[in-house]
Amino acid sequence: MNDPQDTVGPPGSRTVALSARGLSKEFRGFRAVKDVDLDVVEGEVHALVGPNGAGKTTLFNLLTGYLKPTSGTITVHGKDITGKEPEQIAHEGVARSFQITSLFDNLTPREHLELALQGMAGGGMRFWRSDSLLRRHRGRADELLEHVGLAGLAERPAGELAYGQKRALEMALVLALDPQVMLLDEPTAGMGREDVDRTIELVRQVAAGRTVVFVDHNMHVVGSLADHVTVLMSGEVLARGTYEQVRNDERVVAAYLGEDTHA
Ligand SMILES: Nc1ncnc2c1ncn2[C@@H]1O[C@H](COP(=O)(O)OP(=O)(O)OP(=O)(O)O)[C@@H](O)[C@H]1O
Repeated sequence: MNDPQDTVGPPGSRTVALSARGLSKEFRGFRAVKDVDLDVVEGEVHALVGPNGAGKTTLFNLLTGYLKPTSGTITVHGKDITGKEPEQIAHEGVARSFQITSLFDNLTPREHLELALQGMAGGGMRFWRSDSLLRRHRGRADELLEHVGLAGLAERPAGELAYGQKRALEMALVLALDPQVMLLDEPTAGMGREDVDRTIELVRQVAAGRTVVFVDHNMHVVGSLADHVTVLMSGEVLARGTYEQVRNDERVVAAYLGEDTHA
């Protein structure tokens, strides 16, 4: 948990949790991310938005070590993490949501969490299961399931969960890492309105005492959650500010013309 004394600081000051300077990524000569500067303030919810192909996923992968930048630097609480592996970045307190594709259909939500918690406790993820080792984590696993609304489905194979429930399990798996900075990749993608609203509420809850960065195409979600928004276009920062500021920015409106933003 963040100490409010640390996060607030003197009036006017801002503690930056995650920062990028001059960040670029080239794929065989094509610059998907171009000279991006980004400051995510400790304790805030920060949205990365932009039309299809704007570079959001690439930036997300750079920030979490899944891609190495062509140039530029990334810091976490002032510490340079440029070029580090995802596990090392997670060790610095930055973790991203897993994709549904990383869930095991035949394992239950509780087993997923027990394995993740066991991995955190040391020894890494194991491919064999020691029931006694895993049972040590049952209490915390069940708390996390309760937190994301899956308590009643703890023993159901993940393959039988509905889409929104799988996304909730992803969220619980990131929470298991107890990151200071949590990156969520399109947390409401593909959801109906009811699941979207439930997810907004869940992100609000998990954001208490943490810094959250998320990518989402749904402007209702962005407007409901984000303290600050960075708009990307063709790999560059087009605009930044509060949701109200960027949604009224002419360049942003022009960039989104013709896009379905589910507003
Ligand atoms: N591995 C890769 N090799 C070559 N080009 C890539 C690679 N990954 C992404 N790109 C290109 O980089 C650009 C940015 O892609 P990226 O997926 O980061 O955009 P995005 O904003 O996340 O888009 P979307 O909203 O559609 O997910 C696109 O033109 C894409 O085709």
